[in-house]
Amino acid sequence: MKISIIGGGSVGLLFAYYLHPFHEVVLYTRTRTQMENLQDEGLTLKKDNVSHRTKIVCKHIHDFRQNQEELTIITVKQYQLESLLKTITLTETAPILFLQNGMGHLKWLETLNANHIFVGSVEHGAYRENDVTVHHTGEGITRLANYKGDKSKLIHFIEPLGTEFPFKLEENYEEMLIRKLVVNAVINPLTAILYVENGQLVENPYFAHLLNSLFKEITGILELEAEKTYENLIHICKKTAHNRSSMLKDIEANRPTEIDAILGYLLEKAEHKKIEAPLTEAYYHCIKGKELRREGN
Ligand SMILES: NC(=O)C1=CN([C@@H]2O[C@H](COP(=O)(O)OP(=O)(O)OC[C@H]3O[C@@H](n4cnc5c(N)ncnc54)[C@H](OP(=O)(O)O)[C@@H]3O)[C@@H](O)[C@H]2O)C=CC1
Ligand SMILES: CC(C)(CO)C(=O)C(=O)O
Repeated sequence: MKISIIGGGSVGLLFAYYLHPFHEVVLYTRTRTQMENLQDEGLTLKKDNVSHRTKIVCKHIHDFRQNQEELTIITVKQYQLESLLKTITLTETAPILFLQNGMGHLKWLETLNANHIFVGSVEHGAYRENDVTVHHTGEGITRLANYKGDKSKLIHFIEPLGTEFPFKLEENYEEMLIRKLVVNAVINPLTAILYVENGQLVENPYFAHLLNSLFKEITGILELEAEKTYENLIHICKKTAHNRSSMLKDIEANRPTEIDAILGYLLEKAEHKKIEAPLTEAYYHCIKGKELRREGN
């Protein structure tokens, strides 16, 4: 299949590396410098202290045309979607897959003039060292689900892939995104405020107390069955024990975070349902305050 990947960040580079042996992949970058560096030096993936280098096809985002693409994968951050969607022209019939964390992007999907829209939940850990190097820090799975349109396009995408970089089709996109939302809503803000790795949220009894109380409030807002959701949260904390969450990394690197798509989304839900959410509100403001400090205010 002809696949476009938009965004040469951690997830974009990771997906370009693993998909290009099986599909005709073109990676679209925001800057011409990154495009030229990738064209000159190739793409390096680092995993378990071993480096693997490969050649990939790379273009600048201004040259993006969706006419012939059989799948366009969007890997920009949630808060970068609005400006991206204003600058590119989408073709009504061309399928498009969104891989953002949180659920804030769903409001953009509703406005798109596209017949086939898919969403994904990435359970890998990845971080970009520089323009041409990505670290695969946590092996996981990518779950995909149909938001609207013809699901067979997703099946054709997955079919030729090997087992090294697994995908799973899920029936219900909302359930899939909510499961990941709960994980990100608890782990990301707490680790970013406390400056700890994910595992500390279960290993340190005081931090575990914060995890439990925030989890309880969030499952109340989302009206979820707590037991299974809790098991999944604890499992991910333990499995990614030595990860620094993406929100912690964003705060450390003075970048904006995806707090609006995560706790911001939950606050809107709580307000709509007239549910009190004091912890969600407090942690939301802690992160917004840290973001403001980044801007030098
Ligand atoms: N990293 C991870 O381990 C995981 C990430 N995710 C989710 O995946 C999404 C992407 O995350 P991640 O890859 O880490 O983020 P990054 O910030 O590393 O990557 C985003 C990329 O999008 C590029 N970009 C932004 N705007 C445009 C544009 N208009 N045109 C082309 N490219 C553009 C950025 O370019 P530039 O660098 O030039 O600014 C950057 O390379 C997020 O929603 C995140 O929550 C989910 C699970 C795990
Ligand atoms: C699963 C988790 C919490 C791993 O760190 C993640 O998705 C993130 O950091 O955004």
